[in-house]
Amino acid sequence: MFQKIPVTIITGFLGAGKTTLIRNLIAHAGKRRIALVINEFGDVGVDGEILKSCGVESCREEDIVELANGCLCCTVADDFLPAIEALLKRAPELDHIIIETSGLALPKPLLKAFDWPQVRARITVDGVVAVVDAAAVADGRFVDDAEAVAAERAADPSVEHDNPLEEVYEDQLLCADLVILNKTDLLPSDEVARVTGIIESTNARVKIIATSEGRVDPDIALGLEAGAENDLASRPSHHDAEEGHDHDDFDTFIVDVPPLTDADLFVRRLEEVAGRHDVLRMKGFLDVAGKPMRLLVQGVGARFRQHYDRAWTKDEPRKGRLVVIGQKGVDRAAIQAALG
Ligand SMILES: Nc1nc2c(ncn2[C@@H]2O[C@H](COP(=O)(O)OP(=O)(O)OP(=O)(O)O)[C@@H](O)[C@H]2O)c(=O)[nH]1
Repeated sequence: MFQKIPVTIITGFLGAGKTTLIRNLIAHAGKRRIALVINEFGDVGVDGEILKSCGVESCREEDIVELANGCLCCTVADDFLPAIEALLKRAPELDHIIIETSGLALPKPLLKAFDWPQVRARITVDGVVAVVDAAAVADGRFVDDAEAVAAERAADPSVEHDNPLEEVYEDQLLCADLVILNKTDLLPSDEVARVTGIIESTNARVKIIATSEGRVDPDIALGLEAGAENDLASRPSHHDAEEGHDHDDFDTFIVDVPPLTDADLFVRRLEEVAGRHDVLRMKGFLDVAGKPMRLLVQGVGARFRQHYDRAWTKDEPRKGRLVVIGQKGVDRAAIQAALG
């Protein structure tokens, strides 16, 4: 019988660990041939680079599609459907497709695309997997300020939240079949239990797996058999009444960073700047003077990690560039002045 190709949609807020999870899944995928569709903000393309460098047999470089422009959920018809159709034509023998959405994307508009006749004949959504940063939830990153909501609601009764992060995060959770509660290494175990309870209070039907570094068995994460495209009604969204959504709540920009003489000192400055300006996400590649390799730097809030990922190639300029994402109004000029 003709088998539909299963698709897994990986959602989750900025920096929750989506790329880390996917790296793990493809590394342990065995004989499955997997294609990846990756969508991220900014044109620095960090996720694509990380995933292409895996070099595992189950995921070939030609089966990785990068959709760099903005937000997948807003460009479903223009970018996403043609990309999926091209992928199916090029590699009809695929066993699985994994889609990594950007951290600000709402999964439901994307899920809806799988209900379109030309797509649903060929593929089925095995499941929507939401990756959650356990430490960010424990810190109250996605919680409304009750007083602020009450004040706003007095002026406008339709107001639901005062925290734009919460809307995105909740939409992602409410659409999920499985939550990967990641970064549990950063919390004591009683905190992990508390965070699990917080997630259940948003979505009581979802299965939750607590882990760190995205370590999850691919047989579980890629074998949910949810047929999610047939089950849109049980996945409520704050944006159900709208056609897509805007990103007015967030600002994204790129900082060009001159060559560095002391990389550790610069990362300490990044931590300080991210904390002071409440930056949500920073990532990119840096040029460290005298080093043949480029430095891959990743920040989630004020927590940073960095490593030299590969040598600069002859045909690429040694240019330090960082994508910065913050809430609307983040002080771009001050951040640029501090880092540029
Ligand atoms: N401490 C800790 N850090 C983690 C864990 N998982 C991922 N990270 C780090 O968190 C940062 C972000 O991880 P990514 O996998 O790039 O997150 P993402 O969700 O793909 O990020 P965006 O695509 O930018 O939204 C990286 O520096 C990871 O190494 C974890 O379990 N514990």
